[in-house]
Amino acid sequence: MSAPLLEVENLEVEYPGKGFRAKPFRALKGVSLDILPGETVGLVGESGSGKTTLGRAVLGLAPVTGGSIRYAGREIGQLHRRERRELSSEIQVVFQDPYSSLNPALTIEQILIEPLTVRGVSTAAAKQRVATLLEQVGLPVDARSRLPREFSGGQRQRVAIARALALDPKLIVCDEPVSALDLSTQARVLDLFIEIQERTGVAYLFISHDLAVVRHVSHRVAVMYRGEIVESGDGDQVTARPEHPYTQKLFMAAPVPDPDQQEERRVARRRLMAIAAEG
Ligand SMILES: Nc1ncnc2c1ncn2[C@@H]1O[C@H](COP(=O)(O)OP(=O)(O)OP(=O)(O)O)[C@@H](O)[C@H]1O
Repeated sequence: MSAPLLEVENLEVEYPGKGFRAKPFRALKGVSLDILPGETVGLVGESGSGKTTLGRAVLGLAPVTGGSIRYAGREIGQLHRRERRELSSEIQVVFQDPYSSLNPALTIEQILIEPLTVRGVSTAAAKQRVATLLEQVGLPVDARSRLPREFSGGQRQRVAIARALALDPKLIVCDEPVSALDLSTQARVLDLFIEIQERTGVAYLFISHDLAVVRHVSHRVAVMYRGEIVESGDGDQVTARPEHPYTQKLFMAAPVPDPDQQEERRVARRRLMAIAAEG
């Protein structure tokens, strides 16, 4: 079987102590998780359980003190500068808050062009790419000349998704990407994530405290509790037989998802595993 896109093994993250919390704080305690190409792994858990820390570690932004993170078979911590640069194109991020994650002084075009020109794409080619990106995320092409404040929360999140897609990433860390949106907008943006994945084959590490959201988009679900993954597997399997008391509590409180949708994601996951097995 070919290697997963991302392999996290026994990962430890420790934040240095400061202020009242003078002792170092172990935010991740031996976390292991892998993601296949084109797969969505949902990461769910209560506030403070370490979800964002894991996402940040994958992006190279957390103080890793042990374990390993391999991307396409290579240890992230051991990459040379040029390889790191390439990696920063392949792993992108969409944050929770579309209000603060977009520079209010830049037009949508400037926001989308920036990651491209920084990597040497000509301005003319980058402008062309902007039109494609806007279309991919369901925004009109004339959005390019407008400022973020002229858009709703859902539309801004579409801009943030377009920015993440600009460099054709293989993996996007989505950190609570719909929790700042109202319910109907959430559903449309979640469907956009799924549609983009079907079109581009991008994989997602999809972080949310909301189990219904995670189950809607994920092929597999991992449950975090106090810095550890306490359960993981097919969303339905984990739901049917939750073993950890925290998971039982979490699932009892969550709404039941659409069974057809769950079946679709299960079939898609089996397809991904078959492709990975063929190598
Ligand atoms: N920079 C930091 N310095 C010290 N402690 C931190 C830092 N960032 C996070 N923590 C602590 O690490 C733990 C995990 O935080 P993290 O943000 O990863 O959790 P989370 O599950 O994403 O929570 P939320 O859903 O509220 O964002 C928390 O106890 C948090 O206080």
